[in-house]
Amino acid sequence: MAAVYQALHRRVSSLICRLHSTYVRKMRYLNQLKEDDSLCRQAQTSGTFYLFHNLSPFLQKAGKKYLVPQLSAAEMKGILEKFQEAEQWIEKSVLIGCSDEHRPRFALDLGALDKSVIESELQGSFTDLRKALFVVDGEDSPLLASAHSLLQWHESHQYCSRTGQPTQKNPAGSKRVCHASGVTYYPQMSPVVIALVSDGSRCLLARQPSFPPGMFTALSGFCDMGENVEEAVRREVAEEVGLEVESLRYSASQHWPFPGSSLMIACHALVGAQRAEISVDTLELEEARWFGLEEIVEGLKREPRSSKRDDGGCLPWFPPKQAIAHQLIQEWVQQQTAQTA
Ligand SMILES: NC(=O)C1=CN([C@@H]2O[C@H](COP(=O)(O)OP(=O)(O)OC[C@H]3O[C@@H](n4cnc5c(N)ncnc54)[C@H](O)[C@@H]3O)[C@@H](O)[C@H]2O)C=CC1
Ligand SMILES: [Mg+2]
Repeated sequence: MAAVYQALHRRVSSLICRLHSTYVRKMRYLNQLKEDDSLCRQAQTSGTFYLFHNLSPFLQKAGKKYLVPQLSAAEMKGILEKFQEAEQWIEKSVLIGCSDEHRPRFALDLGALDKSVIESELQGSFTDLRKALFVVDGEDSPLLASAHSLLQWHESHQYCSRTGQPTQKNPAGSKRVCHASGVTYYPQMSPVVIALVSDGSRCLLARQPSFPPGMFTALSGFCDMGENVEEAVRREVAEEVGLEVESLRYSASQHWPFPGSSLMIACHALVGAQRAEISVDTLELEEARWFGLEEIVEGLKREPRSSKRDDGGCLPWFPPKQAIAHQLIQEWVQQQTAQTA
């Protein structure tokens, strides 16, 4: 028995080791591409490309599914030749990852070219990011989101804020340099806290006037300069609904491409059941209220389309699984269900 266990243990360890080494090798290769410009230029000739047009990703429809095609360098050349454009377009691409076999992946925005020519040539369409993220496969949406954010950052950092001179990107797109001042700019994200507030038996969800009708989500807010996550959660909850957080627990984080590029830091926050009276900041929120377990479970089953009531109003529904708010709500349901079981 011990021998069987040992053999099994050896197999599992060697499998884990192999998995680790693939991952570690991949991360080191990507870092090399960011640091070594000539290696990255070479990689552009063997890599694959995700296309964007004015920050809208290119998708192809296959039956009911939406695919995110990766074009080879040769296919890219073919497309660019249609416009009699030189291959210098490839230089505008940014590195967004690589396959396990070290085939680099780039994203490229062809915003200056006629979109309908590319769409008919490649039989697909450039689709608004908000729609694209929710129709593509699970593993493609984070890739599209980060590619979009990186391309957007480059677009808005064309000039040095000190000298006003143009900045140059490195081939990987991991930085931009102003040669006049020597300043290096790196892509930035804004930290945002998102907190699912609970009083032990209910959770608090809110809506902003700009949300689609019926949609409620957890409270969120940008971190102020110098604030840590705990301080930002306590402040946002106090500002938006007038409650004092007693304790909080980190759950997970997510990159979020709207409105710019945010790092969403998701937490569960507890307030005292005796001090749970909400006073809503109506400048930011249209409504905030407590939801019981049953109402949350029903809301999770609902889709925007099925939320319409006969009187023209809407029943509550919650963000889809791609949003970290969904994960927080699901975790809260699991915790409540375990408590009441
Ligand atoms: N992935 C998810 O599940 C969710 C994501 N979110 C995202 O969280 C973000 C922040 O949520 P809000 O409640 O709107 O934030 P908020 O409560 O901080 O209010 C937004 C206001 O903060 C100010 N602000 C401060 N720093 C800013 C910055 N770096 N960029 C833009 N505005 C800044 C602006 O005046 C803005 O109008 C939203 O952009 C939203 O897309 C929100 C809920 C769920
Ligand atoms: Mg907010």
